[in-house]
Amino acid sequence: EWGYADHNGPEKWCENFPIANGPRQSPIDIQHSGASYDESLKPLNLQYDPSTSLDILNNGHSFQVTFADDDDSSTLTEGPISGKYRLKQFHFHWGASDDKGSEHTVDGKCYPAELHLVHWNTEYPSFGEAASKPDGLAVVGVFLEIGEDNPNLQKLLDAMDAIKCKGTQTSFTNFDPTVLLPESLDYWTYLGSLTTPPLHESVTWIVCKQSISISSEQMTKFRSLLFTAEDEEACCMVNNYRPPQPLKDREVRASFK
Ligand SMILES: Nc1nnc(SCC(=O)Nc2ccc(S(N)(=O)=O)cc2)s1
Ligand SMILES: [Zn+2]
Repeated sequence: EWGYADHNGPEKWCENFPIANGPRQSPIDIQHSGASYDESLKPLNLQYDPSTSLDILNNGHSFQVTFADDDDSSTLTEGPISGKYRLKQFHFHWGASDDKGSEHTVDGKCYPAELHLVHWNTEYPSFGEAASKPDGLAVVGVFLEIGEDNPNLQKLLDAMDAIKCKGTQTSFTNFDPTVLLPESLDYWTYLGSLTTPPLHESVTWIVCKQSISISSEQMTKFRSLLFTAEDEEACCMVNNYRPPQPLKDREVRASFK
């Protein structure tokens, strides 16, 4: 089973998922100078209904909060996309220390963590159907930077004791992911992929320029989660990030000057 260790990590994924070396893989290094301002890009329109949050789960790769997606209660519209995309889940990637952990980098700079809000195109009947289509998914990425304690993360942190091991989950209701967004929704956008297997090239990436804060103590709580199940030798859930992939024949557009 794929993971982030030497024997099953990002350098090995191409053995079972040859698309790993495809033309539109993610993440990438976003170079300020390489991005072109596109005045036709609209502001992001994120409308989330907290009553759609269902539970929080340790899936052995990250922890994720899953949302009810059987109606248009929590959606992403506008921005670089056409049509309407429904929020399915959000999750994070982070490092073993504060000097790494994000998947996207900006002019080579790594952040200690990165939030991904995963949405699927309602043109398709389900997430599973959309996940393999070139315009099937839209993921909003938000960088986390070490700073003040972020009170908006506290509900997530308090739930972590209940999802320490792979395969554990607990109810997580009435959570509004809007509180995790930065004040400015300026963004970069490019066509890419899932950053974990199956690495489908189905993602319109929308990466926010502005980060949100997390304290070192709060980061330590993320690092207390385990990749492993209760009956396995404990392995801390850290460094669950894929490094930047070749840009190849792609452009990165900026919604801001
Ligand atoms: N038919 C299918 N159902 N589910 C899948 S893959 C499940 C899934 O949500 N994968 C996923 C992997 C990576 C990302 S990420 N890190 O946001 O690019 C988001 C989502 S394919
Ligand atoms: Zn992710």
